[in-house]
Amino acid sequence: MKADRSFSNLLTAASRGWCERKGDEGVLSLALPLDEVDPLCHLPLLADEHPFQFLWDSAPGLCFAAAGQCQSLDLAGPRRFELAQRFSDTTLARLTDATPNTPAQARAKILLAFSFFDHPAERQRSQIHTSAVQAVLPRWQLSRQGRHGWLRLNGVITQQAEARDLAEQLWLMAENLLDPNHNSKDFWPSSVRGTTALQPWQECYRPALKRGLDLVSSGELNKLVLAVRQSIQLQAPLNPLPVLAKLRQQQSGSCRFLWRRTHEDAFFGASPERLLSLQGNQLRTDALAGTADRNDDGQGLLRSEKDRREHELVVASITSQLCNQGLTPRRPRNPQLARHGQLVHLHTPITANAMGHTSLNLAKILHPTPAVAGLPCREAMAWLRTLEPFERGSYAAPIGWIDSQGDTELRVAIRCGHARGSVLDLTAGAGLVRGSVVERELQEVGMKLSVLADQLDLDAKDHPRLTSKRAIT
Ligand SMILES: C=C(O[C@@H]1C=C(C(=O)O)C=C[C@H]1O)C(=O)O
Repeated sequence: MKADRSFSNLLTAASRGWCERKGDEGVLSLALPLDEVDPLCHLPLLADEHPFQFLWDSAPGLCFAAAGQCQSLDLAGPRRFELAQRFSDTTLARLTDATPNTPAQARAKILLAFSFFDHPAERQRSQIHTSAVQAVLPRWQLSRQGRHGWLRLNGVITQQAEARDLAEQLWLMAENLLDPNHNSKDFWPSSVRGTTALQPWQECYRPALKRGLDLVSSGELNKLVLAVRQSIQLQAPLNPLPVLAKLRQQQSGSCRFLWRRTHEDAFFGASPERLLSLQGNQLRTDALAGTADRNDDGQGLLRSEKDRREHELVVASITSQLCNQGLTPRRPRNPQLARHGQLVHLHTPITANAMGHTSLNLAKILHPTPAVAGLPCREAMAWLRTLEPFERGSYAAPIGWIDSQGDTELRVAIRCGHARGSVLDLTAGAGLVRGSVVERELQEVGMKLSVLADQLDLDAKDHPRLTSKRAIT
């Protein structure tokens, strides 16, 4: 091991942490530099008793993997943002970081996954695990940014010997990760075989789209983002990591994410959309709405009156929500183009001074944006319950983390899939405004479903994109 990693320094830090611990059952947190890692490839080696796994891959920015649970929260209800913020604050306040001078990438983090609605629909309650928020302080954290990497271990300690034990576990894990014989990628299957789509998604989507269009044409709603689900039967339970590795190449500007609750239950995707970033008091959020495929060089999209109007609805709604909280948001006058694989979107970055608001208070204000729900929000949400015959679950909900300084990253979980055993549910939606055309929305949603479906070895007839050949403009 390199000189800057020293076991005796680690032991000294652990015993100092023991002396400085907060409370009888405090959490001790220890970190080691580990430049040689790629958290995406090494995640399988971070094995812990608890099956939980998390990945946040915005490489070439931060790539971060986590495994196991040291502390966690799982609840439903309308106060979920507030309670998750409280959990995060108290958990991080009880944590003694015995190696505190690490860079931001290596800070202890609370990981967060919300569901779209604050309660699952009545019809779904008994069928699948649905919580309105899950928050986790993981046991293991492995991060990389630029050329530098860090490994961190969080553990509850009640006796001095446990502090030493934690230091030993961290050291052994670092050696394990550096062992050249442990290249976890060797064990990844080269392709992911899918079989039949359980039901052609277009059949139930078309009538819902027509109803949605009636609502926006009559002026009852200004915008409605209707989603569809395609369920795919796989030949074997899905390992999401090879899919995420492919997405790293094909969706390089997106943030790839994974929330694996158990071995059988993995939610993952490649999100192009930031719900919020908070660094110190600097807030940034994205308005992303208006879509074309890569046949459009973007100029058609920039000229499209319908897309510009749809986009402006989202920008205006986000900025007015922030103004209502006393913030002063700044935005460029015109949208930019954001390319994500086969798709191009209209994009407006919005910034503000957060004026001391907590990140989850801001998330509560911003979620759901009209880019994934509609306008007016309350009415649109009620129509989504009526017109979408499935539970959105975590689709289009906030996912991300808060670190020990309060810095936060939350993405909108779109371009995603939820694997439960060998069934993979893909979900995608399209925004309807006055002037939308059903066939184009079908095409757009097919493209969005394809972000993940393209990574699977699907039979051609089941491929979401091969349903309509026309380009979307
Ligand atoms: C709803 C989705 O995407 C959202 C809707 C968009 C649109 O309607 O143009 C564009 C980007 C996203 O904000 C999705 O991918 O499922």
